Amino acid sequence: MAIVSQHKIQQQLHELAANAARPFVSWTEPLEDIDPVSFFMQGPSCGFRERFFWSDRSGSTIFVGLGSAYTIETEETDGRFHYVEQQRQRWVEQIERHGEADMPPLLFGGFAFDPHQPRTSVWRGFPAGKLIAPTVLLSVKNGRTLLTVTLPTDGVERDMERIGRLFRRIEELQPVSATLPALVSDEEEEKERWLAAVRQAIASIRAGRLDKVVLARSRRLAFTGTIDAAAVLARLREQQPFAYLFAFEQDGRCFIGASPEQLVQKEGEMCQSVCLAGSVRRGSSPGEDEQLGAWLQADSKNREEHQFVVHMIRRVFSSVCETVEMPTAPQLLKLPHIQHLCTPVVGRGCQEPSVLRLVEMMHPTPALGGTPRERAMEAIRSLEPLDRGWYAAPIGWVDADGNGEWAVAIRSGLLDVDKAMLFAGCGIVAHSDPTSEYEETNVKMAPMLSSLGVMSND
Ligand SMILES: C=C(O[C@H]1C=CC=C(C(=O)O)[C@@H]1O)C(=O)O
Repeated sequence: MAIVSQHKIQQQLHELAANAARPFVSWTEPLEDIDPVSFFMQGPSCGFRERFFWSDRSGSTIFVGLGSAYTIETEETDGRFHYVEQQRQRWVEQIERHGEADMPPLLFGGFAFDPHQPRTSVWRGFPAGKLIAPTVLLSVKNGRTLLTVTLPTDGVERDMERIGRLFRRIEELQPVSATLPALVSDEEEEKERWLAAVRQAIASIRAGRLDKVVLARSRRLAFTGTIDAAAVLARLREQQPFAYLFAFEQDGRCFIGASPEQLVQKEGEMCQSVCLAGSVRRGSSPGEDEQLGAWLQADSKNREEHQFVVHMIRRVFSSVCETVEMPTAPQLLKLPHIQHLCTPVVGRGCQEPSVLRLVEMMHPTPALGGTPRERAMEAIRSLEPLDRGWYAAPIGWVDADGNGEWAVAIRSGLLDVDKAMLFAGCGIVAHSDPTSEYEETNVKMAPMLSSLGVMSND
């Protein structure tokens, strides 16, 4: 049996486009279960220059997009979220939905961490904000798989050839190859320089200029051949089961990661977030692991670091929700390489109509920037020898109703043909120890290193 009725979809789209009253049409059709990473893998060879992958923490909501039917892009600084939200509303008015129309049109994308920071060539193609409505979207939600094709009514024919190629491929999807090229060089940005930046940050905090700042560093790897983003994604999926998996690729450059950190989710009048800050490695035995966890929960430096995030998120939620629920003490979130202090937050009666507005209010939380926010951003600009680009920034999706889910793009890296640049940061407070913070960044890079087939050497 054909997995997807190629002929039917193509015929429907032709007919719909001919009679459409709006500039875009979409057709949604149920699909048999297929491997979403294998689907993602088909993008480049079928001629799609853009592709994305999203899986939530439970793995029950997955979106894979190939190509771009509509792109919202901005280099604005202060007005970028507002601009993107306005364009989202315009997009919704331009599209006619058909087939299983319960699938609202979806935009996926991300934002730069700090649009005021000058962009280097490393992040070419990743502007201050960019959201894509894909030409072909695979969505898995509540155990149901759907395929949506979206096309401009005046250009249906243009995309048909590659859509046809994709349909033929998904009839007999090949499993994702686990082969990765070998590492040829591993260059971390100067350790001494980073440690000096952390010392300076601690001095500023002790002098009372700010309370907390998150400082990040990078590591550049080179390989013997092209890194296959689908293979990396398949390994992340296997190795990081409770993380948000994300990938955003254009013209062969792919920002990819497995983040444990939700920024915000909105579904109707309910919104959720997670305060995540304060970390320690996993133990090498159950006994040591438990001891480390108990130490983390009691450690005043980590509790302080965590508390700044709790205050800020509670303040934002309280300003837009009728009720806010959160536990009084942080819980432990145990991930394969690291454990974190974690406080989940639920808001009800949310007055904001779009998740993008919540993203704007939340970013950057003190888990990624610091506190007070503006002073921390200034400290990052002056102390951190790095172009963060989309690292530590919001990544996620929004639908036609303004609902959506966004993660913070940490535990991530940028793949560029045979090179990878990995990122990790740490919250610095008055009693931080620079060497331990450095070691913590190594632990935070371990998931990406492992997914690239490079063992972490800490
Ligand atoms: C900035 C990162 O982690 C943040 C999230 C959780 C715990 C953190 C910490 O304990 O420092 C960081 O705030 C990163 O992984 O690059």
